[in-house]
Amino acid sequence: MDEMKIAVLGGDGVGKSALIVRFLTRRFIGEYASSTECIYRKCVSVDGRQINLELYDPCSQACEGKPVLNDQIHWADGFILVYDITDRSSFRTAKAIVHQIRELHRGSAKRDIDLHIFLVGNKQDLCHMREVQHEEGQRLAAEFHCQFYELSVAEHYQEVALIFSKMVQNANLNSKARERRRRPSGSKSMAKLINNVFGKRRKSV
Ligand SMILES: Nc1nc2c(ncn2[C@@H]2O[C@H](COP(=O)(O)OP(=O)(O)OP(=O)(O)O)[C@@H](O)[C@H]2O)c(=O)[nH]1
Repeated sequence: MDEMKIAVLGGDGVGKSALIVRFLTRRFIGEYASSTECIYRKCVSVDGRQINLELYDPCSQACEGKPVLNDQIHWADGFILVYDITDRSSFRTAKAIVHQIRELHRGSAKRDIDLHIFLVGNKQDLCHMREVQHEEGQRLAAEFHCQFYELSVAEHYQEVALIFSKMVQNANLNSKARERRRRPSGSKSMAKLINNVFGKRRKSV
């Protein structure tokens, strides 16, 4: 795998842009323009392999040519679904999106193992205003077979970086496993070849 496309999705104002910008620049910037959608690119090295990441940050405001969620879902190899722990409606939105992702991928070429979905509860620094309990996030993630993280993009750079590197690592491991499944090992294919040649010859003698 040389490239991976990650869509960062979720309700309005949950911190999608903040998460991406934090990962790319290590900085937390208070306000972000949300009237345009963006694809950011970054090259990362994972287990000695160079991977081109494309990170999709949707525009939440009504903007011209705004792609529908289905298009975003088909485009991406991995999803980071963000909700705001101080906003229950954003949790419901995340749940609806993860449900839609699973539905759209049911029976599609991308099998479950190839689908990477991380659920992220953001704004942990505002836990005095918490509306969504940590356990609720865990339960939702378990229900939809996602990985779960709760963090504050504002305060936790390391956790933000970990999320992206985990996702790329998982994808890398899966693609290696797929390659192994596709390509039989050298000794097996050699044995098959010898068997074909000598086995047939023995029969004809
Ligand atoms: N306290 C706190 N505020 C945060 C955190 N992350 C983001 N924010 C704030 O939440 C607001 C929305 O952040 P954005 O990154 O624009 O969120 P978004 O999901 O991209 O927003 P839209 O594109 O408008 O849907 C901004 O005021 C951010 O400063 C966090 O971890 N803690």
